[in-house]
Amino acid sequence: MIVSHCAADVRAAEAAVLAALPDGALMDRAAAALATACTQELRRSTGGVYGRSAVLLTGAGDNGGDALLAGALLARRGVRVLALTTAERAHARGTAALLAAGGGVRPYGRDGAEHCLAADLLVDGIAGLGGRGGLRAPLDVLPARLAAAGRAGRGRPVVVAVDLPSGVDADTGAVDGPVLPADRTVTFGTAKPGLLLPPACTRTGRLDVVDIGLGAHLPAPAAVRVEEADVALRWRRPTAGDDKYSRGVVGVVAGGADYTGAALLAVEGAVRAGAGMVRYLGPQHPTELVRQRRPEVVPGPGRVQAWVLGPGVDPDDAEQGRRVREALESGEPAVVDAGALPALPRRSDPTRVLTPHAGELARLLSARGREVERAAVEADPVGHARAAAELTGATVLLKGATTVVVGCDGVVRTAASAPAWLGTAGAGDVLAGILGAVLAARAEDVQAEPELAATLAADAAVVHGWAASLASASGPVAALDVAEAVPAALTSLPGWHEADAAAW
Ligand SMILES: NC(=O)C1=CN([C@@H]2O[C@H](COP(=O)(O)OP(=O)(O)OC[C@H]3O[C@@H](n4cnc5c(N)ncnc54)[C@H](OP(=O)(O)O)[C@@H]3O)[C@@H](O)[C@H]2O)[C@@H](O)CC1
Ligand SMILES: Nc1ncnc2c1ncn2[C@@H]1O[C@H](COP(=O)(O)OP(=O)(O)O)[C@@H](O)[C@H]1O
Ligand SMILES: [K+]
Repeated sequence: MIVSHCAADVRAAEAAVLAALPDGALMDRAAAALATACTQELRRSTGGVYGRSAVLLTGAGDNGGDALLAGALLARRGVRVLALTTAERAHARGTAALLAAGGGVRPYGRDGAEHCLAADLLVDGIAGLGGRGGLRAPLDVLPARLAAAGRAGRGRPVVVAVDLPSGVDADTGAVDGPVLPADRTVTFGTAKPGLLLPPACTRTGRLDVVDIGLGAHLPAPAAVRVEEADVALRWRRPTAGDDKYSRGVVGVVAGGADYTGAALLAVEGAVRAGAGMVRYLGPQHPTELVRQRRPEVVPGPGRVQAWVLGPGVDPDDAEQGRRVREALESGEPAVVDAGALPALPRRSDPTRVLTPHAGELARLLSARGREVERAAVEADPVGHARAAAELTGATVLLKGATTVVVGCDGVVRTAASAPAWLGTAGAGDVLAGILGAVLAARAEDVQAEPELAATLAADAAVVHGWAASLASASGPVAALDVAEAVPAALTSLPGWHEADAAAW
């Protein structure tokens, strides 16, 4: 798991640590780690360090200071280092250190972009925690120049961002103007939400979180990226005392006369994620198709521990609509997807996990008086997911390249490792099924602790993405293949077998 904290929390922790340290000690720690990452990137992209060239873009603040101090360390390793200052002032101690190590310092002038493009390494120390808005002129054109020049090491320098890619909002991940995208970001003390949240998270590249001793002074995280190893520890495994009922029965109301495929995909997701039993509720045609593919599925109503409602359900289908409403009234935890979203009552609770994509979230918010377009949701996914969670009271899992989950504990959780191949028809139906199985397996815990639903939703999204990676093997993948890959995905989660042993 990668945890992140807002700028104000980082600054408060920094103040507490600084009080016990000599002047400059924290920046020296930061700069040393930054220099190490820079030498690794130089080696990776050019095959060596000595004699290579680096340009540092340095603003007036401590972000520029980190870059200058790291530049001094690089210069001492034989790198030709030139700092181009982007503000009237430059960090005094960092400037002195770089000059003493044989580097150069001058203002970013008309030939600034050419210097950047000609270097082997570009270090972005323009702005970090103190950044506001996108890059300003004349730096605003630099991202496009770099993008046009090619790939790192082949036409353009490798870009290492100091703390954050400049132009990214540290707290929200909003991108209000040009951003310098990084191949690698070296961030200090803890990650910042802007490094984990969409849309900014796609500009971060590889992320290093450097421990500079802030840990004991940091509060609960603002946003976390859930990783495969976290899920391996939490996934509920059956024990000798379990039976099919105690492992969780999932009730699926999906598909209809037209969208029969969604019924199959949601059911397959739930079965493959280890549900004790799956009940399918729907018209005769999809019921028959489900039984042909999965003979273990029980058709018709009965007791369930959690619901999967809505994949492929036409909101005008009165029969399926009735089943959705009855399930929503039953009080069991539920995944509320696609065609079930319009049936959601005005107020729910966090045991209901809504799983919209951006278009569905825009419709849900608009139907509740917050008129918004899909594009606006895509520009600020977390803000809109939060608004939906506040308006409905439910947990919201917003699907996308980075899936975000907002529950009732205020922490934003992300699942970010799915391959882009997963953006394929029916993939969301499979996710709904997986999440249904997870909620059913922990239904009592979710009822007792509704905030757990957000954790479980993020876990399901991580497994969904991991299964897609396995099934896709870097190539095209179909939704049903993703569902079929779930058992192999679970057993190949890093730490799955160790966690198994620990259960003894
Ligand atoms: N906290 C910690 O634990 C540690 C913190 N450390 C480091 O300190 C950094 C924070 O330093 P900081 O507070 O001095 O602010 P910083 O990010 O350098 O920015 C200020 C400058 O940026 C400018 N600027 C703003 N927006 C801009 C834009 N869009 N485009 C262009 N310029 C823009 C702004 O100009 P202004 O808005 O004032 O005109 C001002 O000149 C932090 O990120 C980390 O690297 C580590 O050393 C060790 C531990
Ligand atoms: N670019 C992408 N990278 C990774 N995952 C993606 C990408 N685009 C979409 N996805 C994932 O694919 C799934 C698509 O779901 P959804 O939009 O509901 O499709 P459907 O309704 O056809 O099932 C979601 O889990 C989403 O997170
Ligand atoms: K930066």
